Amino acid sequence: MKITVVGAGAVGATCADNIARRQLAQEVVLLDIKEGLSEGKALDMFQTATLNGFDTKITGSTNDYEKTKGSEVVVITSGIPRKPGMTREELIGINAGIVKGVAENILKYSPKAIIIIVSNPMDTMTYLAFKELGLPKKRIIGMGGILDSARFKTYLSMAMNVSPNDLHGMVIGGHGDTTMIPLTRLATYNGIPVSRFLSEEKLQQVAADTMVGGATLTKLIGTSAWYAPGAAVATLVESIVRDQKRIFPCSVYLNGEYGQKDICLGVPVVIGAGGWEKIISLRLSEAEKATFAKSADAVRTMNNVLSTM
Ligand SMILES: NC(=O)C1=CN([C@@H]2O[C@H](COP(=O)(O)OP(=O)(O)OC[C@H]3O[C@@H](n4cnc5c(N)ncnc54)[C@H](O)[C@@H]3O)[C@@H](O)[C@H]2O)C=CC1
Ligand SMILES: O=C([O-])CC(=O)C(=O)O
Repeated sequence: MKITVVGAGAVGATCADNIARRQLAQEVVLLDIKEGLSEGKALDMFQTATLNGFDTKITGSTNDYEKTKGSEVVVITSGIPRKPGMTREELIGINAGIVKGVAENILKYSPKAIIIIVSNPMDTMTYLAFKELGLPKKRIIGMGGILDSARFKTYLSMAMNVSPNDLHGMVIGGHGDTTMIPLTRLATYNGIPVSRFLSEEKLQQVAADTMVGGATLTKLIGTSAWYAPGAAVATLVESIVRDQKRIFPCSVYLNGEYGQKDICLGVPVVIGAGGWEKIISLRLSEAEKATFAKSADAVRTMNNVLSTM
């Protein structure tokens, strides 16, 4: 198993590190456009092999796609991150060109790869990759909902003062400050609805904190987050590599599901060796359906920007 991570910045390097520690591949290739960056980070990371107990080889590459040849999974994190006060959507002007160019190069050397898109605005970048590459839809997966759900469970655990590992909950819809939908109604504490433990007001606060989770970190750090994003990508990669058939909300191409067509948006999917294998249809309330439709409208507006570029 060979896995390529494009972009050796904060998210890409953390993702490669998590993949190596979990021994998900024989080789991880880290590629970046910046001279020496990926070689340096790959070597530094490989020097943790005897310390962290893995033997995955980590190779760096300055824009040499030959080294990525035959990758089975490719993660695209290349592009600029937002700064405090910005939205993810404002990154489209620069990141669309980067994602398009990278995805085309990847396809030349790894035509059978499952491609995971991380670069923001993620839902629109996933749509762009799907349209440009012409690959089967199940091999293009946008990562956002896993991270947002992890944040949702963290905020829930802080509000309830319980272990996040006993909490279940999902965030669907777009990966944007105003487009994500934390499904508070369906969240549980080991199967018991969290509404038994938190007031509606507290639950709404948890949902609001989750939605601006990325913006909160960007304000604190000065650039966007990487620990949870890198771990979230590795968890998605693990379900593919180990064919675990786990359910995660991911941005995938919808063709009528959830009442939407010709859009990539976050819905629960089964993740296995084939990529996203099946969309799980949730029984949403009328209010949740309306919020999902609104989220889709906002993402579609961003997608339409692509044709003006
Ligand atoms: N979907 C999600 O849940 C998340 C998405 N993101 C997004 O991921 C992206 C990366 O974030 P960071 O790693 O923090 O940024 P970063 O600036 O630390 O790293 C980005 C890297 O991409 C490289 N790069 C730029 N153009 C390239 C090209 N054409 N080919 C190869 N490499 C290229 C840069 O040299 C840089 O090293 C951003 O767009 C950010 O918004 C970040 C966190 C979560
Ligand atoms: O907030 C950002 O811009 C980066 C990101 O997508 C996240 O951390 O959720």
